[in-house]
Amino acid sequence: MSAPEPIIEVDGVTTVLGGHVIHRDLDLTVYRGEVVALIGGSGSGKTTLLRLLLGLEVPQAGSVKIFGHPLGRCAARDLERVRYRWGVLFQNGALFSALNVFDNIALPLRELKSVPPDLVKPLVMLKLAQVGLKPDDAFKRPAELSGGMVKRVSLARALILDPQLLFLDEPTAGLDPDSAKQFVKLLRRLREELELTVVMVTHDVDTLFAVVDRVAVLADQHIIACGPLAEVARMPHSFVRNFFLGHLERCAEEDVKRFRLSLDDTSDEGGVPAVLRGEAVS
Ligand SMILES: Nc1ncnc2c1ncn2[C@@H]1O[C@H](COP(=O)(O)OP(=O)(O)OP(=O)(O)O)[C@@H](O)[C@H]1O
Repeated sequence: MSAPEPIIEVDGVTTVLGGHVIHRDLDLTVYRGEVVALIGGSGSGKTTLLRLLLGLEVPQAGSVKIFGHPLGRCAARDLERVRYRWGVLFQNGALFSALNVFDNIALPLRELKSVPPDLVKPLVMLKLAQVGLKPDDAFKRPAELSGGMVKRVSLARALILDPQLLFLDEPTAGLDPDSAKQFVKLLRRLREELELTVVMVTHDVDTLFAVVDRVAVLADQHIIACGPLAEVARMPHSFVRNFFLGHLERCAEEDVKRFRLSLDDTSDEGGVPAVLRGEAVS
């Protein structure tokens, strides 16, 4: 078997914001095809780490490489090219309220001018179906959408350029439990179909159980552990103990597998229309 390919390599990073050290000597590697969750207490520096991975912050020391390109040290054109290989789902969706769903999803395509104008419509409608929305939803404004629909539209926009890497900031925050469950099931399916590598910040234990391969714990200014749920959940660190309080029995590998199977057994994501399968994508 060939060695796993690193997609994200964070090496010895120190980040200082407003005179405060947020990260010190932080390392993290994410391999192709993995779903890695970043957990940590409030103010531990998760969002800042996400911003480093997106090239929106520059570390004071250390390096961040995505797809082998060192952010901050590659030419602007190279950085642009790397950026189009990832998609981002922001916590609040970050949809433009003046644009309808169609135009929100089409925005990256139109900005990049990477496809002929007559292909924009079929591609947008394909992504809309992929995230379980109906064709009619394309003409709604963000204000007319439920929280779950906003997440789906934002996900469609994040996927419109067919990225290999997806960043999710609190993907289920603000959703009711049922919508959160349906959204996580959608992520599970898309991750398989599109062979995505995913990094997500989450506080939601059920999301970890449903979809995550490894959990990275950010505490004391660095990643104190990154491993399978069953392993990380048993760490003696106070943040980890509190995070998994009441959930520890569910963390055994067999129980996680059973939980995932039970999700697969239930109907598709909230009765949404059948979606186009992987072979129609790309
Ligand atoms: N631009 C900035 N200037 C100064 N300090 C900042 C800046 N951005 C964030 N911080 C500080 O950095 C620390 C980490 O913030 P960050 O938002 O990354 O934490 P977080 O783990 O995402 O927190 P939460 O879970 O509450 O969203 C906090 O103490 C915050 O106040």
